[in-house]
Amino acid sequence: MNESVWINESEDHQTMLKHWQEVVDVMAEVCRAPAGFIVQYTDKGFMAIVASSNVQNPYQAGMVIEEDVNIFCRKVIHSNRSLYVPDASQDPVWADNPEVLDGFVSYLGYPIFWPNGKPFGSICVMDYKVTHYDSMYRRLVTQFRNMVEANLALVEQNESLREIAITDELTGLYNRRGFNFLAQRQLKMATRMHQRLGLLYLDVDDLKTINDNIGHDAGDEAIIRLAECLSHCLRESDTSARLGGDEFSALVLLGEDNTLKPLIHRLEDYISKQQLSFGRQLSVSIGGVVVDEEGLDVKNLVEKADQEMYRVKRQRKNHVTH
Ligand SMILES: Nc1nc2c(ncn2[C@@H]2O[C@H](COP(=O)(O)OP(=O)(O)OP(=O)(O)O)[C@@H](O)[C@H]2O)c(=O)[nH]1
Repeated sequence: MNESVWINESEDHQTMLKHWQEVVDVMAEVCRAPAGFIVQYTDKGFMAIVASSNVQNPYQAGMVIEEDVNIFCRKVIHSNRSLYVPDASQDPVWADNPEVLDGFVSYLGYPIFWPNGKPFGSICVMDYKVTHYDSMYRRLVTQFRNMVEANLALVEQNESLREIAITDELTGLYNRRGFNFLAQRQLKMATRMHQRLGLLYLDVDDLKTINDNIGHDAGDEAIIRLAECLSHCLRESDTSARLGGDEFSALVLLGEDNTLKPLIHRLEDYISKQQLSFGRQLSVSIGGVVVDEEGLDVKNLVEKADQEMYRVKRQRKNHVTH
């Protein structure tokens, strides 16, 4: 979970935000408060992620307040502690608080934390009149806070499960499932932006021999090293993956000349310098196809690049044996 991103920016969280809206509306109603909020804090400041929908609430969801503005929630988030101000007019500390200048007098708020303990933001109610909340109100807001934190834990869990589902454990690159999904998305975007792409297919040479003669760990080392070569030679915006076994693919943005040749040469050159710990040199066959207007299906492109790789491999093996 990227803690510097506003949580309402992701489509994935819309159901949870609807639930939070209910929570904030009920909380404001039970506390008979004209305004209730869930606020998120990032390096961009404070955002009212959810604002209670009562008509007396002057602040709307989505509003961002800068870091140095003396709002009540700032105090809660920076001190990591709850705050109850029954009557702000009695404390000069709040004299420049824009909420007080807008007529608010009372505030009750609790900090909300991410599962890793870092501050997420706060949950609060505000009133135009002096309040006398007893312990029941505080318990109620605390329970709502706990519920929001439980939701955040689920969000994190879902995101890490999704990450695991699309990642190859051995190399840390995308797996086939991740590649099919992300490369298809990249293809669509490139068409819209009139960018030219190419797809590479790479296969380690003689991995079976390495496994059989030196051992499975040696084979793993060759696979990991090829993944490192891809990460080194490709741009961050390119999508590379281990499709399975010793087979890799990458969808890459083409240079001005619209060919894959310079990249394939760069990769071959870099790979040929990779000495493996068991005294062998890494050897990889690479095939590539340039994406044309019709070739917008990832599986189809992978198949074509695989055939091209196979042709290259045969040529290399013939070259070695003759
Ligand atoms: N060490 C290791 N081996 C794997 C892994 N996944 C698949 N393999 C092995 O990699 C080998 C791939 O063999 P092939 O692609 O058929 O052939 P090759 O020996 O690489 O020969 P060429 O591709 O013709 O150069 C098989 O023996 C698989 O069992 C893995 O994660 N680790």
